[in-house]
Amino acid sequence: MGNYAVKEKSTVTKFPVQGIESNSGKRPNPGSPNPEYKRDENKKAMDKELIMQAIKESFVKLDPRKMVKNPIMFVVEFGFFITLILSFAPDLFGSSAVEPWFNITVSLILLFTVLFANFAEALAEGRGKAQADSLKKSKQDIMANKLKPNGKTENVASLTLRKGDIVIVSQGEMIPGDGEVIAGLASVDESTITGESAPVIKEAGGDFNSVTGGTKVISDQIKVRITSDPGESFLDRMISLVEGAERQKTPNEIALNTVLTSLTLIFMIVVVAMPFFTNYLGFQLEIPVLIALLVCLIPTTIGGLLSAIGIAGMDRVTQFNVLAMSGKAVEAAGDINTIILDKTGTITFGNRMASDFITTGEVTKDKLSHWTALSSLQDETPEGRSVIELLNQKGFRIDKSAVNGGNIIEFKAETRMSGVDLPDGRKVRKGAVDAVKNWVKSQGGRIPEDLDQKTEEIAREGGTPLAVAVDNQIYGLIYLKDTVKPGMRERFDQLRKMGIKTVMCTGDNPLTAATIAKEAGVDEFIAECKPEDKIDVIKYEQNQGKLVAMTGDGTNDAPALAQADVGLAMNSGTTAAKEAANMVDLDSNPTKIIEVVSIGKQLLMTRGALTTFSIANDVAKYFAIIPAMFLLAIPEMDALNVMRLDSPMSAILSALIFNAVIIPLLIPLAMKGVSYKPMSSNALLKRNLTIYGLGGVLVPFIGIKLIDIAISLFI
Ligand SMILES: Nc1ncnc2c1ncn2[C@@H]1O[C@H](COP(=O)(O)OP(=O)(O)OP(=O)(O)O)[C@@H](O)[C@H]1O
Ligand SMILES: [K+]
Ligand SMILES: [Mg+2]
Repeated sequence: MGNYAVKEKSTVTKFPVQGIESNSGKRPNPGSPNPEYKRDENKKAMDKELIMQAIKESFVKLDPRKMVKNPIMFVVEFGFFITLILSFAPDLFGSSAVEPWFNITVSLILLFTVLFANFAEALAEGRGKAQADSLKKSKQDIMANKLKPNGKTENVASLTLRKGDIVIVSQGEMIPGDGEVIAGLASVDESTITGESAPVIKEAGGDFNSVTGGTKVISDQIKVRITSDPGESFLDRMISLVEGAERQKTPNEIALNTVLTSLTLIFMIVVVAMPFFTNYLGFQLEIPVLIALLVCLIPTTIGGLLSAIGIAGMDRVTQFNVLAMSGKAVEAAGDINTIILDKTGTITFGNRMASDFITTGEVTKDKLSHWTALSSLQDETPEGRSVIELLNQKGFRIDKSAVNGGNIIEFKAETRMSGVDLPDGRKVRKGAVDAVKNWVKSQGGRIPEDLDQKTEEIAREGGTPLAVAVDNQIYGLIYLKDTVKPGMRERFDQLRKMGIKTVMCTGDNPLTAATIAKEAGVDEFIAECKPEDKIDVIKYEQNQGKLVAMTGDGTNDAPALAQADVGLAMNSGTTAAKEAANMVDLDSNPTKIIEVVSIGKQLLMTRGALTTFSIANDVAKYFAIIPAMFLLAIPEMDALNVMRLDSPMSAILSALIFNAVIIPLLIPLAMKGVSYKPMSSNALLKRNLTIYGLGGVLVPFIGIKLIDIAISLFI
């Protein structure tokens, strides 16, 4: 396994891309305009319902037992209670000079501050709940035909099925649980899960045998071995994921929360200590004013929006038809340094088709065709089938009986060969050229002199050469053609701008790999890579302190998917792969990892940007509130009123009102995420500090001044 850097300039023959359908997700990209008017209508109705529900929830969440989970907002709620009491008993904590209307106003603003924060969280949770409800509907009362030991079937409720049970599912029936097809083949409608109405083929053996409970068989019949116990199915997991029932704060979120809570504690100590100093200096501070000061100082903006940002980030991934098993996985995606991609099917279309047969040495075309046919008659891979198709096209008469009684050698990524052992003892193989060469050499065979040159010609064009051999003789080559998906170069350019390295791992030979790597523009590639080599690549990168993402679908990808910091499994893949990964792409589009990374980055950036904004906001609030506080006690110190606010009372209320309304104003940003352009993290940091740091300082000056002008009209 070598590590080849891709050279910049290349002399690659590019294949024209002819009308091949991309297998990218059929859903619109997040944020892209929705062309369907009717769906927009529905969406509006749903949004209205979501908002009503969220308003209701905001009040439910006022329960102090729930509020404690958010210490910052809990402090605000506590402030609300105190000022509320003071509204009716102004002298409860000693004589007070402020009027009751001021206390009532402060307590109302504080109440709204908490409600706004609750609303943000409830709104973010709402979308997932709506989706969970529709998923739950597809779960109800499925009946299953369970196979009994005596060979008969009995009709049981799907809820009674356990791991290892075997069920028969026929045309028109729902698959009662997650499982693996152990016999038969069927087309399955998975739209309940994937939203994609085109049926998919599920068959026993191989990488397409996993089925999901709640999906529907639309033709034929399959025998399924159940792989999950009640309550632990994919659909169950999906429901609790989108519902947020299992939502746990991520390490990043916990860390930020700790910082914000500590900050709150420090401000509390400062504010509580203040009266002692001022008493000593001979003047008195009012309790509601101190509470107002405290609430303005503590980071309520980010405290109110933090969980909404996290939930919305997860939700964006879900809207994109990717199931993330945890918020941690989404965040990790945002910090990824290296992405491991495979070539076939990810960077190229993957419909590698035989396009030519090339003889080597003295072999005749017919001889090569004969052995090629034998090597592929029982090879059910797309490559194998395309070989037979090409032979048919070329008019070669295939004698199917020649392999009767033979022993099929299935293609394996480990051996990189497939073929048949004939009853007469002869062994027929086709496969990666180096693998076949080694195999032939190990039997004392000779390598034709023109083999390497002919192999190179194919590889230089980006094709995959397969050698065909019988026992100790090589007969020639099969030329498999594949095409790089359009737009790959732009995608890799974007990733490079984000500072992310792409590594293509392929089982193909170094020359083909180099050609495709250059054409697609990946940073590095590893050729002749066996599945277990991928783990080594991941570990190597991780040992250098990098976070690594990879995609995969096969059982042999499972260990690497588990090792990667972000493992994205294809829904079409095996159960093992899906269980090992921390994300599943329901559209089974491996290039989606790139979008997942963008969403993760956006989540981290949004959190950072709003934290910066929230803390920068404080500057303006100091200038409004602190002078006002002293002015209340010592009216002669008018020079303190730098913002030229109308009155001390109005200054305090303006700062508090700004502090409250900024939360709902920022909800759209928290939900949608800050706009994200691919660039280096340094450039990003600078950009965000300018926008959200500087903006965070300036905006409240303007906002508070405007609110003050409005208030001065009333008092
Ligand atoms: N049906 C087949 N019979 C024999 N050899 C095959 C067959 N399919 C592929 N090969 C050979 O085995 C190699 C490895 O195949 P494998 O599918 O593991 O990786 P790959 O598709 O080339 O790379 P990637 O990891 O990018 O998908 C191929 O490059 C090819 O040379
Ligand atoms: K605040
Ligand atoms: Mg492959």
